[in-house]
Amino acid sequence: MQKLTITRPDDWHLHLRDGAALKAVLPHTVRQFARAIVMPNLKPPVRSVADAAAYRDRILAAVPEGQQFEPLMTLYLTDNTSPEEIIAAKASQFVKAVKYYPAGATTNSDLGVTDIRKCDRVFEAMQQVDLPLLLHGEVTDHTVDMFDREKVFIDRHLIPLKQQFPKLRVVLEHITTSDAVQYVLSASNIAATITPQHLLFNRNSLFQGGIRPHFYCLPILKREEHRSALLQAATSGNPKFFLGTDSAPHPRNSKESSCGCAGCYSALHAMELYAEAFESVDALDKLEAFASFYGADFYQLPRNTEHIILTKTTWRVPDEVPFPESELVPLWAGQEMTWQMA
Ligand SMILES: NC(=O)N[C@@H](CC(=O)O)C(=O)O
Ligand SMILES: [Zn+2]
Ligand SMILES: [Zn+2]
Repeated sequence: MQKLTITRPDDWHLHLRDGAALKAVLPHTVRQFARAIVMPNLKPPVRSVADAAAYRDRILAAVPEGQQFEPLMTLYLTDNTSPEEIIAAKASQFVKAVKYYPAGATTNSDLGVTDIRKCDRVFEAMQQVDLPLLLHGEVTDHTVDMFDREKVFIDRHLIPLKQQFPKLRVVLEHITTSDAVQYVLSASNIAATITPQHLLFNRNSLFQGGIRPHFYCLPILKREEHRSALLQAATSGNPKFFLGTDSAPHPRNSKESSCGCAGCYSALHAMELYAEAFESVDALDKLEAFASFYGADFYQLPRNTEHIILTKTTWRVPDEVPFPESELVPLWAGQEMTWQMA
Protein backbone atom coordinates (compact mmCIF):
# COMPACT_ATOMS: atom_id res chain seq x y z
CA MET A 1 0.00 0.00 0.00
CA GLN A 2 1.37 3.44 -0.98
CA LYS A 3 -1.33 5.79 0.22
CA LEU A 4 -3.75 5.70 3.09
CA THR A 5 -6.75 8.05 3.15
CA ILE A 6 -8.60 8.08 6.45
CA THR A 7 -11.19 10.18 8.21
CA ARG A 8 -9.47 12.95 10.19
CA PRO A 9 -8.59 11.47 13.59
CA ASP A 10 -9.01 12.86 17.12
CA ASP A 11 -6.60 12.54 20.04
CA TRP A 12 -8.47 11.30 23.12
CA HIS A 13 -5.62 11.97 25.60
CA LEU A 14 -3.36 14.99 25.10
CA HIS A 15 -1.21 17.37 27.17
CA LEU A 16 -1.09 20.85 25.66
CA ARG A 17 0.45 22.74 28.63
CA ASP A 18 0.03 26.52 28.64
CA GLY A 19 1.63 29.82 27.58
CA ALA A 20 4.65 29.60 25.27
CA ALA A 21 4.72 25.78 25.48
CA LEU A 22 1.10 25.61 24.30
CA LYS A 23 1.95 27.86 21.34
CA ALA A 24 4.92 25.64 20.44
CA VAL A 25 3.06 22.29 20.46
CA LEU A 26 -0.52 23.06 19.44
CA PRO A 27 0.24 23.48 15.68
CA HIS A 28 1.54 19.88 15.59
CA THR A 29 -1.70 18.49 16.99
CA VAL A 30 -3.87 20.75 14.83
CA ARG A 31 -2.11 19.50 11.68
CA GLN A 32 -3.20 15.92 12.42
CA PHE A 33 -6.25 15.97 14.66
CA ALA A 34 -9.64 17.69 14.57
CA ARG A 35 -10.30 17.46 18.33
CA ALA A 36 -8.51 16.40 21.47
CA ILE A 37 -9.38 15.58 25.05
CA VAL A 38 -7.10 18.06 26.82
CA MET A 39 -5.57 16.95 30.11
CA PRO A 40 -6.03 19.32 33.08
CA ASN A 41 -2.67 18.80 34.85
CA LEU A 42 -1.48 22.39 34.60
CA LYS A 43 0.21 24.21 37.47
CA PRO A 44 -2.20 24.99 39.13
CA PRO A 45 -4.56 22.34 37.71
CA VAL A 46 -7.84 22.96 35.88
CA ARG A 47 -10.25 22.28 38.75
CA SER A 48 -13.40 24.23 37.94
CA VAL A 49 -15.63 24.90 34.97
CA ALA A 50 -14.37 28.51 35.10
CA ASP A 51 -10.72 27.30 34.91
CA ALA A 52 -11.65 25.06 31.97
CA ALA A 53 -13.42 27.89 30.13
CA ALA A 54 -10.40 30.18 30.52
CA TYR A 55 -7.97 27.43 29.43
CA ARG A 56 -10.17 26.60 26.44
CA ASP A 57 -10.04 30.27 25.36
CA ARG A 58 -6.23 30.28 25.62
CA ILE A 59 -6.06 27.12 23.49
CA LEU A 60 -8.42 28.54 20.86
CA ALA A 61 -6.36 31.76 20.75
CA ALA A 62 -3.24 29.65 20.01
CA VAL A 63 -4.79 27.75 17.05
CA PRO A 64 -2.89 28.84 13.92
CA GLU A 65 -4.75 31.30 11.67
CA GLY A 66 -7.19 29.67 9.28
CA GLN A 67 -7.13 26.21 10.93
CA GLN A 68 -9.84 24.34 12.77
CA PHE A 69 -9.46 22.61 16.12
CA GLU A 70 -11.85 21.80 18.95
CA PRO A 71 -10.41 21.37 22.43
CA LEU A 72 -12.53 19.04 24.58
CA MET A 73 -11.94 20.03 28.17
CA THR A 74 -11.52 17.99 31.35
CA LEU A 75 -11.57 18.80 35.06
CA TYR A 76 -8.88 17.67 37.47
CA LEU A 77 -10.44 15.74 40.33
CA THR A 78 -9.26 16.62 43.84
CA ASP A 79 -10.34 15.58 47.33
CA ASN A 80 -12.44 18.75 47.34
CA THR A 81 -14.28 18.53 44.00
CA SER A 82 -18.00 18.99 44.67
CA PRO A 83 -20.99 17.26 43.06
CA GLU A 84 -22.22 20.76 42.13
CA GLU A 85 -19.09 21.30 40.00
CA ILE A 86 -19.87 18.03 38.18
CA ILE A 87 -23.39 19.19 37.37
CA ALA A 88 -22.03 22.53 36.16
CA ALA A 89 -19.40 20.69 34.08
CA LYS A 90 -22.03 18.61 32.33
CA ALA A 91 -24.16 21.71 31.69
CA SER A 92 -21.18 23.60 30.22
CA GLN A 93 -21.15 21.35 27.10
CA PHE A 94 -17.40 21.92 26.66
CA VAL A 95 -16.24 19.89 29.68
CA LYS A 96 -16.34 16.31 28.42
CA ALA A 97 -14.83 14.35 31.29
CA VAL A 98 -13.21 14.40 34.72
CA LYS A 99 -9.65 13.19 35.24
CA TYR A 100 -8.50 11.21 38.25
CA TYR A 101 -4.81 11.30 39.17
CA PRO A 102 -3.72 9.51 42.31
CA ALA A 103 -1.78 12.16 44.27
CA GLY A 104 1.90 11.91 43.35
CA ALA A 105 1.45 9.30 40.57
CA THR A 106 2.75 11.35 37.65
CA THR A 107 3.69 14.82 36.31
CA ASN A 108 1.76 17.60 38.11
CA SER A 109 -0.38 15.27 40.20
CA ASP A 110 0.45 16.73 43.62
CA LEU A 111 -3.12 17.97 44.07
CA GLY A 112 -4.62 14.68 42.90
CA VAL A 113 -6.85 12.44 44.96
CA THR A 114 -5.31 11.09 48.18
CA ASP A 115 -7.92 8.34 48.65
CA ILE A 116 -10.35 7.33 45.90
CA ARG A 117 -13.07 6.60 48.45
CA LYS A 118 -13.23 10.32 49.23
CA CYS A 119 -14.80 10.83 45.79
CA ASP A 120 -17.92 8.68 46.15
CA ARG A 121 -20.36 11.62 46.06
CA VAL A 122 -18.63 13.00 42.98
CA PHE A 123 -18.72 9.61 41.21
CA GLU A 124 -22.39 9.33 42.10
CA ALA A 125 -23.02 12.70 40.43
CA MET A 126 -20.93 11.75 37.39
CA GLN A 127 -22.85 8.52 36.98
CA GLN A 128 -26.11 10.44 37.34
CA VAL A 129 -25.34 13.10 34.69
CA ASP A 130 -23.30 10.66 32.55
CA LEU A 131 -19.95 12.47 32.58
CA PRO A 132 -17.05 10.07 31.88
CA LEU A 133 -14.27 9.43 34.40
CA LEU A 134 -10.72 9.24 33.00
CA LEU A 135 -8.22 7.32 35.07
CA HIS A 136 -4.48 7.51 35.45
CA GLY A 137 -4.64 3.92 36.63
CA GLU A 138 -1.64 3.37 38.85
CA VAL A 139 -1.25 2.98 42.58
CA THR A 140 1.39 5.10 44.28
CA ASP A 141 2.09 2.64 47.11
CA HIS A 142 5.89 2.53 47.38
CA THR A 143 5.82 -1.13 48.34
CA VAL A 144 4.29 -1.98 44.94
CA ASP A 145 6.83 -2.52 42.17
CA MET A 146 6.89 0.19 39.49
CA PHE A 147 5.98 -2.36 36.79
CA ASP A 148 2.98 -3.72 38.73
CA ARG A 149 1.27 -0.43 39.57
CA GLU A 150 -1.33 -0.61 36.83
CA LYS A 151 -2.37 -4.17 37.58
CA VAL A 152 -2.60 -3.44 41.31
CA PHE A 153 -4.69 -0.33 40.59
CA ILE A 154 -7.17 -2.46 38.63
CA ASP A 155 -7.45 -5.05 41.39
CA ARG A 156 -7.47 -2.67 44.34
CA HIS A 157 -9.43 0.31 43.02
CA LEU A 158 -10.99 -0.15 39.60
CA ILE A 159 -12.85 -3.41 40.20
CA PRO A 160 -14.49 -2.08 43.40
CA LEU A 161 -15.24 1.25 41.69
CA LYS A 162 -17.03 -0.44 38.80
CA GLN A 163 -18.99 -2.58 41.25
CA GLN A 164 -20.13 0.47 43.13
CA PHE A 165 -20.85 2.61 40.04
CA PRO A 166 -21.63 0.17 37.21
CA LYS A 167 -23.16 2.80 34.91
CA LEU A 168 -20.31 5.30 35.32
CA ARG A 169 -18.51 5.48 31.97
CA VAL A 170 -14.78 5.08 32.49
CA VAL A 171 -11.71 5.41 30.29
CA LEU A 172 -8.64 3.63 31.58
CA GLU A 173 -6.03 5.92 30.06
CA HIS A 174 -2.73 4.97 28.41
CA ILE A 175 -2.99 1.25 29.19
CA THR A 176 0.29 -0.63 29.31
CA THR A 177 -0.44 -4.24 30.29
CA SER A 178 -2.24 -7.37 29.11
CA ASP A 179 -4.00 -7.23 32.52
CA ALA A 180 -5.59 -3.91 31.53
CA VAL A 181 -6.61 -5.30 28.13
CA GLN A 182 -8.24 -8.31 29.79
CA TYR A 183 -10.04 -6.21 32.36
CA VAL A 184 -11.39 -3.72 29.79
CA LEU A 185 -12.65 -6.61 27.67
CA SER A 186 -14.40 -8.17 30.65
CA ALA A 187 -16.21 -5.14 32.08
CA SER A 188 -18.99 -2.92 30.76
CA ASN A 189 -19.08 0.87 30.33
CA ILE A 190 -15.32 1.02 30.10
CA ALA A 191 -12.89 1.81 27.29
CA ALA A 192 -9.14 2.43 27.08
CA THR A 193 -6.75 4.69 25.21
CA ILE A 194 -3.44 3.38 23.89
CA THR A 195 -0.36 5.51 23.17
CA PRO A 196 2.06 5.07 20.26
CA GLN A 197 4.99 4.37 22.59
CA HIS A 198 3.22 1.47 24.30
CA LEU A 199 2.42 -0.07 20.89
CA LEU A 200 5.92 0.35 19.47
CA PHE A 201 8.30 -0.23 22.38
CA ASN A 202 8.89 -2.52 25.33
CA ARG A 203 10.89 -1.68 28.43
CA ASN A 204 14.18 -2.66 26.79
CA SER A 205 13.98 0.63 24.89
CA LEU A 206 14.61 2.42 28.19
CA PHE A 207 18.05 0.83 28.42
CA GLN A 208 19.23 0.41 24.81
CA GLY A 209 23.01 0.86 25.18
CA GLY A 210 22.50 3.26 28.11
CA ILE A 211 19.66 5.02 29.87
CA ARG A 212 17.19 6.61 27.42
CA PRO A 213 15.15 9.33 29.11
CA HIS A 214 13.05 10.10 26.04
CA PHE A 215 11.38 6.69 26.34
CA TYR A 216 10.44 7.37 29.96
CA CYS A 217 6.75 7.99 30.50
CA LEU A 218 4.16 6.90 33.02
CA PRO A 219 2.87 4.29 33.22
CA ILE A 220 6.35 3.01 32.33
CA LEU A 221 6.96 0.78 29.28
CA LYS A 222 6.43 -2.89 30.11
CA ARG A 223 7.61 -6.32 28.90
CA GLU A 224 7.26 -7.45 25.28
CA GLU A 225 4.30 -9.72 26.11
CA HIS A 226 2.39 -6.62 27.25
CA ARG A 227 3.33 -4.57 24.19
CA SER A 228 2.14 -7.37 21.98
CA ALA A 229 -1.18 -7.67 23.89
CA LEU A 230 -1.74 -3.92 23.45
CA LEU A 231 -0.99 -4.08 19.73
CA GLN A 232 -3.36 -7.00 19.42
CA ALA A 233 -6.11 -5.03 21.24
CA ALA A 234 -5.54 -1.84 19.21
CA THR A 235 -5.72 -3.73 15.91
CA SER A 236 -8.56 -6.05 16.91
CA GLY A 237 -11.34 -3.76 15.72
CA ASN A 238 -12.88 -3.72 19.20
CA PRO A 239 -14.38 -0.24 19.81
CA LYS A 240 -13.28 -0.31 23.47
CA PHE A 241 -9.74 0.57 22.39
CA PHE A 242 -9.01 3.90 20.76
CA LEU A 243 -6.29 6.45 20.09
CA GLY A 244 -4.90 8.68 22.84
CA THR A 245 -1.33 9.81 22.28
CA ASP A 246 -0.59 11.05 25.82
CA SER A 247 1.80 13.40 24.01
CA ALA A 248 3.42 15.08 27.02
CA PRO A 249 6.02 17.74 26.19
CA HIS A 250 8.89 18.43 28.58
CA PRO A 251 11.93 20.54 27.62
CA ARG A 252 15.09 18.56 26.86
CA ASN A 253 16.83 19.82 30.00
CA SER A 254 14.11 18.43 32.27
CA LYS A 255 14.18 15.03 30.52
CA GLU A 256 17.98 14.72 30.34
CA SER A 257 18.52 15.31 34.04
CA SER A 258 19.49 13.51 37.25
CA CYS A 259 15.75 13.30 37.93
CA GLY A 260 14.14 13.33 34.49
CA CYS A 261 10.43 14.05 33.94
CA ALA A 262 8.00 11.43 32.66
CA GLY A 263 6.42 12.00 29.26
CA CYS A 264 6.98 11.26 25.56
CA TYR A 265 6.38 13.87 22.86
CA SER A 266 4.46 12.40 19.92
CA ALA A 267 2.13 15.16 18.69
CA LEU A 268 4.58 15.96 15.88
CA HIS A 269 4.18 12.58 14.16
CA ALA A 270 1.44 10.71 16.02
CA MET A 271 -0.38 9.24 13.02
CA GLU A 272 2.91 8.21 11.43
CA LEU A 273 3.86 6.36 14.63
CA TYR A 274 0.51 4.59 14.85
CA ALA A 275 0.74 3.67 11.15
CA GLU A 276 4.16 2.04 11.75
CA ALA A 277 2.71 0.07 14.65
CA PHE A 278 -0.39 -1.08 12.75
CA GLU A 279 1.62 -1.96 9.65
CA SER A 280 3.97 -4.13 11.73
CA VAL A 281 1.09 -6.58 12.19
CA ASP A 282 -0.42 -5.99 8.76
CA ALA A 283 -3.44 -4.19 10.22
CA LEU A 284 -3.45 -0.79 8.47
CA ASP A 285 -7.09 -1.47 7.59
CA LYS A 286 -7.93 -1.18 11.31
CA LEU A 287 -6.22 2.20 11.82
CA GLU A 288 -9.09 4.45 10.72
CA ALA A 289 -11.66 3.13 13.20
CA PHE A 290 -9.12 3.13 16.07
CA ALA A 291 -8.03 6.70 15.30
CA SER A 292 -11.20 8.29 13.99
CA PHE A 293 -14.37 6.39 14.96
CA TYR A 294 -14.32 4.58 18.31
CA GLY A 295 -13.30 7.53 20.48
CA ALA A 296 -15.95 9.80 18.99
CA ASP A 297 -18.53 7.06 19.50
CA PHE A 298 -17.52 6.60 23.15
CA TYR A 299 -17.78 10.34 23.83
CA GLN A 300 -21.09 10.43 21.91
CA LEU A 301 -19.76 13.02 19.46
CA PRO A 302 -20.18 13.02 15.68
CA ARG A 303 -17.42 11.39 13.67
CA ASN A 304 -15.30 13.81 11.63
CA THR A 305 -16.05 14.13 7.93
CA GLU A 306 -12.77 15.55 6.53
CA HIS A 307 -9.87 13.25 5.60
CA ILE A 308 -6.11 13.04 6.01
CA ILE A 309 -3.65 11.26 3.74
CA LEU A 310 -0.63 9.25 4.80
CA THR A 311 1.83 8.33 2.07
CA LYS A 312 4.54 5.68 1.96
CA THR A 313 7.55 8.01 2.13
CA THR A 314 10.78 7.59 4.04
CA TRP A 315 11.69 10.48 6.33
CA ARG A 316 13.66 10.98 9.53
CA VAL A 317 12.18 12.12 12.84
CA PRO A 318 13.97 15.39 13.70
CA ASP A 319 16.41 15.39 16.62
CA GLU A 320 14.54 18.28 18.19
CA VAL A 321 11.86 20.91 17.63
CA PRO A 322 11.75 24.43 19.13
CA PHE A 323 10.33 24.74 22.65
CA PRO A 324 10.66 27.25 25.51
CA GLU A 325 13.62 26.83 27.96
CA SER A 326 15.41 24.27 25.80
CA GLU A 327 14.23 22.25 22.83
CA LEU A 328 11.78 19.37 22.64
CA VAL A 329 12.98 15.90 21.64
CA PRO A 330 10.25 13.98 19.79
CA LEU A 331 9.59 10.31 20.42
CA TRP A 332 11.94 8.14 18.32
CA ALA A 333 14.10 11.14 17.34
CA GLY A 334 16.52 10.26 14.53
CA GLN A 335 14.52 7.19 13.48
CA GLU A 336 13.58 6.58 9.85
CA MET A 337 9.84 6.33 9.43
CA THR A 338 8.04 4.96 6.39
CA TRP A 339 4.68 6.74 6.56
CA GLN A 340 4.24 10.49 6.35
CA MET A 341 1.25 12.83 6.63
CA ALA A 342 0.72 14.52 3.27
N1 LIG B 1 2.42 10.31 30.76
C1 LIG B 1 3.43 10.95 31.31
O1 LIG B 1 4.48 10.34 31.50
N2 LIG B 1 3.35 12.26 31.66
C2 LIG B 1 2.20 13.10 31.63
C3 LIG B 1 1.24 12.82 32.75
C4 LIG B 1 0.44 11.54 32.59
O2 LIG B 1 -0.30 11.37 31.62
O3 LIG B 1 0.52 10.67 33.47
C5 LIG B 1 2.66 14.57 31.71
O4 LIG B 1 1.82 15.44 31.92
O5 LIG B 1 3.85 14.84 31.49
ZN1 LIG C 1 -1.32 9.65 33.14
ZN1 LIG D 1 -1.24 11.87 30.07
